[in-house]
Amino acid sequence: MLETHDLTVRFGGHTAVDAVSCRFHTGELTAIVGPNGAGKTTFFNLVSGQVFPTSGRVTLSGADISRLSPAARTRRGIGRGFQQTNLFPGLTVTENVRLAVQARQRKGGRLLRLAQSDKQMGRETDALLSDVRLERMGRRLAAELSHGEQRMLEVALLMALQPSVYMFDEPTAGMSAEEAPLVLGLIDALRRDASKSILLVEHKLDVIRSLADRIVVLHNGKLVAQGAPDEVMGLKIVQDAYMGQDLVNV
Ligand SMILES: Nc1ncnc2c1ncn2[C@@H]1O[C@H](COP(=O)(O)OP(=O)(O)OP(=O)(O)O)[C@@H](O)[C@H]1O
Repeated sequence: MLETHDLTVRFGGHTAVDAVSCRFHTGELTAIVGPNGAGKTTFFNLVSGQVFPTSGRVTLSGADISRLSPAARTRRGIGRGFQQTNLFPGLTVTENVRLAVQARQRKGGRLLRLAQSDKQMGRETDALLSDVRLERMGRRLAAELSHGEQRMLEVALLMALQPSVYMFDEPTAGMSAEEAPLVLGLIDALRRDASKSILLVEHKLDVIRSLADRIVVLHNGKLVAQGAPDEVMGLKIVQDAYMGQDLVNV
């Protein structure tokens, strides 16, 4: 289980995340919501290691990971999606996925050649490509894919690492109307895996409503509410934050 304990970070005089204590259980998708500037991205950065806390802790299965690098946290099972820097644009789609499969297996060394020689790795790569509907794009360079296809490839790379915690930051941003349901379907499938915990930062209410088992509300860096979607959606602070979106009837 992932937990934060009084997690706090200050930038100069500004407290971006303020004493947030929260548990993220396996088998649950938790949506982190709040108005612009509430601290959602900073909270994600604290969990995945891009930012270190001023005080407080992040623990995974009881172990303090607050001072580990992002790479070390990835090895422990924290998988954060949608950082396009994860892609190798000059390699093919298949090569990208194979490298991720291999990275998990930590064989090291001449990664690509080893990966290509391994039938089992090939099968796993094919399965992942099929999961993200890129099976016909395997020979294309990652750089040649559309924005939405690149994001699907990033999901495949993330899945290849088999994290215990998946973190998605606005996963459908910039996707076409045809592409968005694909990535949401994938997240929904991951959500059904009882051994995984999923954290989702999302502004779109329809996405939150269709995927979230639990909602955590941040406001001015503080955790101001948490609970089941039906309870939390009715709170005034959430109504105010999402003014203009149809909260009552969703
Ligand atoms: N590196 C930084 N240095 C200084 N201030 C920062 C830094 N990172 C974030 N902040 C500030 O912390 C606050 C929280 O920002 P954050 O991006 O986490 O909010 P958010 O909820 O993700 O907002 P949005 O929904 O607009 O993405 C903001 O006031 C922001 O300006």
